[in-house]
Amino acid sequence: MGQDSSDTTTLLDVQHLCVDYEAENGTVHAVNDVSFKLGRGEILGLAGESGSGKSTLAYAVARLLRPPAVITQGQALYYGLPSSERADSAGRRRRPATSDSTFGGNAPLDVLHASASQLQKLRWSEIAVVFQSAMNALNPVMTIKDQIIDVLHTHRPGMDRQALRERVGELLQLVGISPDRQYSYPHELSGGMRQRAIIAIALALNPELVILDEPTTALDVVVQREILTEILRLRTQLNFAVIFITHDLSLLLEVADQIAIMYAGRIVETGTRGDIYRHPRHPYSYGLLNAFPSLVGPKRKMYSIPGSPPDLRHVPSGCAFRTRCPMVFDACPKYIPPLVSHKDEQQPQAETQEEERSKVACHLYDKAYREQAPTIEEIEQGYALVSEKRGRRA
Ligand SMILES: Nc1ncnc2c1ncn2[C@@H]1O[C@H](COP(=O)(O)OP(=O)(O)OP(=O)(O)O)[C@@H](O)[C@H]1O
Repeated sequence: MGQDSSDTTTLLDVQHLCVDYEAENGTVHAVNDVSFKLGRGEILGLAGESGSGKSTLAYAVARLLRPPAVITQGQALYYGLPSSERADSAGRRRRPATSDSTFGGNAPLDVLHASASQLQKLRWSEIAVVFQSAMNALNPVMTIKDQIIDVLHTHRPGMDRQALRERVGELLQLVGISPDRQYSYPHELSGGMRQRAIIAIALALNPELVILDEPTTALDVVVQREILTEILRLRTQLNFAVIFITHDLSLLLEVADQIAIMYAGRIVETGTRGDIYRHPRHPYSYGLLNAFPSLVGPKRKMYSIPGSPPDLRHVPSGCAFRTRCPMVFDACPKYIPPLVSHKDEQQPQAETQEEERSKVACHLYDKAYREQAPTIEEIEQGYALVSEKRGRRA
């Protein structure tokens, strides 16, 4: 995130994306005016409670949404590289050759308005998605090898048997599955191995962007860590970008370069992981950060966020978080706070790029309402007070 769209390092530039679900009992505004940039090879973590619109946002970008979902606004500019310049599975840049007409060059592709044939070229080859509980979605009657070959065969029909066999071997080695396991059926593999197999399939065509939707949630903590380490290693080796979706912000503090926090379909804060763990600005980010025990970052008292997320058919006016916010004040219902750079009072000389990466959507940071931005201690006190009141009522 955070690069100029003319910058060659930008891979994806999403602007003003809105997605609704036209449900029978009303329109669900699942994604509202979301904008962000993702750099080549960067890991963007999307965090937020269940129902905040994370998956809808990511699937919109991959154009995988089905009715009743409707993309009502926005663009998602994809700046792919010509295939000749992409890294191969050993992480080497290929020699420049003839340029690809769909991706690369100067003109980006607006994924939200791409044709069926452009989308076919885009999926798997450019953008691969590992769905929530994907490891249970492996075909139970096909071996791992055949499932990888299936993807390769569909998208690279020209590959001969020898090339297919070599690529399967390469991919399995890449994700740490021993060659003899390629003949296994999914039920013969552990959860961690199945997840590795899914990652091998996602990487089969050397994509530039991998979307991982809660990739480790179903795994135990030790395996979760192994898979995360693996993803980081692969990213370093192959330089693909990642959109990593999770409700567990503390996980993102370990893997993401950039973090975007979603609430009720909007991004309410973005920042580098260092920025978010050292100083979450939005009271919601603070609550989310302290709702999970974390191995990294400063030790803070844990408070749960009071209440539950709103029904996205009837979101509160103004700031949607105000009904749960311990810092709520009279400006909050007036209008939706825009997502804007906040000036770091401790680092007035902060670089422009850093400033652009760190944004918050909260009236507390609007000089029209408050001279001074709230300190982290004030936000903590706010939560302590709410928690004390709840304790007294119980
Ligand atoms: N097919 C659908 N029809 C109607 N509403 C839907 C549909 N799919 C999702 N929604 C609603 O859209 C909103 C956003 O859902 P989404 O799955 O994107 O959130 P999320 O943050 O990814 O949640 P989770 O972590 O639980 O997957 C939720 O209110 C959800 O109920």
